[in-house]
Amino acid sequence: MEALLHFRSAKTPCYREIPRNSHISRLSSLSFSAFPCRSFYAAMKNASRERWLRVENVKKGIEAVFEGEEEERVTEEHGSDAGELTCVMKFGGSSVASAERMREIAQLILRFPEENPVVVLSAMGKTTNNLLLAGEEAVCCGVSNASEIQELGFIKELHLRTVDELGVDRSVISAHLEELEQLLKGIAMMKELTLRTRDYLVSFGECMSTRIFTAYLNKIGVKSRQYDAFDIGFITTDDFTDADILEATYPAVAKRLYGDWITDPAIPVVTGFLGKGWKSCAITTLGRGGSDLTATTIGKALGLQEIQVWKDVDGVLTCDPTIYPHAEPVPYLTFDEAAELAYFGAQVLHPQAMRPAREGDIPVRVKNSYNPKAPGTLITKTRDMSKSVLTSIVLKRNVTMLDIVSTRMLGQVGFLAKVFSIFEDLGISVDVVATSEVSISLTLDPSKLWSRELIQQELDHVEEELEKIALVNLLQHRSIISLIGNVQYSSLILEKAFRVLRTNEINVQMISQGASKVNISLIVNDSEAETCVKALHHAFFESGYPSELLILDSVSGNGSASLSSLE
Ligand SMILES: Nc1ncnc2c1ncn2[C@@H]1O[C@H](COP(=O)(O)OP(=O)(O)O)[C@@H](O)[C@H]1O
Ligand SMILES: N[C@@H](CC(=O)OP(=O)(O)O)C(=O)O
Repeated sequence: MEALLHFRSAKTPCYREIPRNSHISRLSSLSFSAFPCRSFYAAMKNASRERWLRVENVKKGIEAVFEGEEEERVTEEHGSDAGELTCVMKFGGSSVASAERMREIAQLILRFPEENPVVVLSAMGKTTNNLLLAGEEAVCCGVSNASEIQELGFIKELHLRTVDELGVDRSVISAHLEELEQLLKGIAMMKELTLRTRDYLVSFGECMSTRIFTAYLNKIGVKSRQYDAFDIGFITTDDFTDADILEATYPAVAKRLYGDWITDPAIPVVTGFLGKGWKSCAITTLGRGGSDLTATTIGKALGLQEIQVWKDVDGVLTCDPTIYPHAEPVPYLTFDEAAELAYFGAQVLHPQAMRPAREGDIPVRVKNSYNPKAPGTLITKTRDMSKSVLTSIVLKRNVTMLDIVSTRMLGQVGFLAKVFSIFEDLGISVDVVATSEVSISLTLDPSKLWSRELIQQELDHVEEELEKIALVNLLQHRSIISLIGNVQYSSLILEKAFRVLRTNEINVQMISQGASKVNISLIVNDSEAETCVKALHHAFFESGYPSELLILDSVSGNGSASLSSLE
């Protein structure tokens, strides 16, 4: 078997090998994610004429070689002269909340003429919430009242006003508004709102915002093209309201976006948050805030240089600014830190969004669309952690905690396995765990319970199953406080944290420093959680000195870390 095809990118080394007699259909099934795409597509186009060829883009340190009896060189001038797609720019709901905001982000895109971005948009402002409320109202309002649902009125008013203010034709969204009204009547008639219908319903938000923005860009002379993610290869599981992106998405999305870009370059404007279930072929959504994941998926699929997520804050902050307004931007994060932060409740990023970026090794920049000059947060694979102690404090409220004590003797084999198999059978994920030989304390992922709206029944069921093998104590209304940082300094972090908690008379009910090297989790009562976060933030980030440097000084000064530097 002879290696015939090599794709190599300086940024993401990646080789694919195929035997000499392979056909082009084998090539098209390869993953595109790490490939230099324009060259690759040039290769594909020529190769589909059944010829061997050689493709190079040496200037950028990227090379694709597909050798054979005949050789042809494809260089830059064979492509369009529009340049290559360079980055993803994702704008969340707050960044596209009005005509004025849409104008601002269009200017922001124009400000970087050397960039050819793929734009990903969320629904305008609070549209997703309003669509969900409208759906719930439709279930009980009766068909004849469906057109009068208040939230439907808000949605129509906002979108039509935006279209008018931007001076684009109402026809870009009129069919969607009509279909939305029909859908609400259908829900009213059926008197039920299934998860599948719910996803279809909320999809109107992103479908309309992207159409309006594309029309506006074209109106001001920026050639752009609208895409519905579910039509361009975003293939997901069929878990409505919380679908996962499947691997097939990457080549499909790359093929479609690059194919169009090469034949007729226009800035792609893609709906965030949406996908298509692989079995049902119905519209799915990626979980609330899922447009971040759309952006990183496109970044990986196209092997772009950077993924920018534009928010309404100056980047990822040292804690949630709605809990504590003195939160400060964090300049650098690793993918692991950002993922942990998102998973443990920081609303600023979707919990799954870091995965494609990490896999494709593509930097993610969190920026403020209200304040573009602010440097934001740069998230990369690694960063200099030597001076870093604590990066951010995250609060996850309303968590359920379980204390499970084995009813059998010490050292019983398989106790942990039995406990976890019960959670697996019930499809409930566990967040934080602490174990001893005969007992386990753990917290349950609240989002999994909420999304199924079965909180009490689920919990009763869990308790019932566990009580077959253990004594169970269920404790509700707890909070997880996650200290994201450099766990190499865990003793210092913990000593300082516990000092703060003791001063505030807060009792920690469980602590976990798991396999993750970036997170220490503390469980406290919900009622004490905010006070706790404020006190910890004050101690770690506002004590007058950058605690990180003081630690280093004290460690290097006399060889033993002194806590006085953290006080
Ligand atoms: N650690 C944090 N850093 C920054 N923002 C946070 C953090 N924790 C929670 N947030 C909240 O996340 C919001 C930004 O995320 P989001 O609303 O999803 O933006 P968008 O809708 O523009 O994508 C902020 O307004 C802030 O209230
Ligand atoms: N519109 C969806 C998806 C999304 O990502 O929104 P945002 O970027 O505004 O968080 C939601 O509200 O969940």
